[in-house]
Amino acid sequence: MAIEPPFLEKYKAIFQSSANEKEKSTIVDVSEVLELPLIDLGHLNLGPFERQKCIEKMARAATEWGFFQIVNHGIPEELLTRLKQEQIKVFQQPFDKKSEGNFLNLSAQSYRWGNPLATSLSNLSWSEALHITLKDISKMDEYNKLRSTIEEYAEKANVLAQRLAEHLAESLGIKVSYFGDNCSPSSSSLRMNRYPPCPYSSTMFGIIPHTDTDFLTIVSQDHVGGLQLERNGRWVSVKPNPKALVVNIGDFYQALSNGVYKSIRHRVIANQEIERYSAAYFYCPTYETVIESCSKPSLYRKFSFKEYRQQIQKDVKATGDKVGLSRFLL
Ligand SMILES: O=C(O)CCC(=O)C(=O)O
Ligand SMILES: [Fe+2]
Repeated sequence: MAIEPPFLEKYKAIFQSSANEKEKSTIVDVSEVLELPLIDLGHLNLGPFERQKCIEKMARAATEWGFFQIVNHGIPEELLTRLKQEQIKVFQQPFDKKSEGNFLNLSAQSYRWGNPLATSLSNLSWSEALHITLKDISKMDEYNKLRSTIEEYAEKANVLAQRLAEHLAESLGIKVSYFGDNCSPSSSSLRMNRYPPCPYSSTMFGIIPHTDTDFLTIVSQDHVGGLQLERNGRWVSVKPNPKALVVNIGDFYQALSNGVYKSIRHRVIANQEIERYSAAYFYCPTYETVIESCSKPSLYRKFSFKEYRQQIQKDVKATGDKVGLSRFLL
């Protein structure tokens, strides 16, 4: 049975429309490949001077890039390999099973593919994903190896995300307990992405340009590459480093830091021949948490995660895309 989602059938009208021939070339190939600033978290344990230097480097990357990569992060390589293996196994299941509604006993929206609201190539994502809100994990079959691997990973990713968020907060005067008070392992989510080869075009989005709705995201990716980010008004490709984890600032940290840390638009370009896997851990607060700038005058009015999510849902319905933080500008 076929594992691939029926992209070409479902989005036939979009692919056939001749106007899109022009549009096809608007998703330009980006030739500039950059390495993200590399932060060795091992330096946090080399004494106060090295620790300070490491934290400053992280804060600078969050300010100037909104992105960095980390090594010596405390998540065992063996666990990352196991997560990838389980991820491959789950996506290799027949499409009919994955799209059945209660796949793995998770909610109907957990398995996603393409973009149900796509109207043109520019808002169509050539990928499938399993987006798991971690409070739902207990619904999965207890003896499922995917579940136990995700549980193990989520626990470690939560510790790492909190550590990173707290280090980044040091220079901003945010209370040390802020993240521990407002985020818990079950308020975050894990999105496992699979980007199937895209025979249609060499310049198709795997994920359309977006910012992340969270404080920060930890991404583990393989060697294939395709992640791009906006830097100084241009799109640049990120050189993949399977030995490191990618960290990016999300909308909530941009709001909390009053615009000091940047939630940068990023996207993934599909590959014509090779499939790609990534897993994104979104470090989020509980829905009731109110996010307010840490300094004055505030760029953004305060909002709760719940309110932010509702606004996104409204905007996605109306425009096919989230508007995001600019909705909350003062
Ligand atoms: O696949 C990647 O490298 C990035 C994924 C991503 O941006 C997301 O899931 O929000
Ligand atoms: Fe993202």
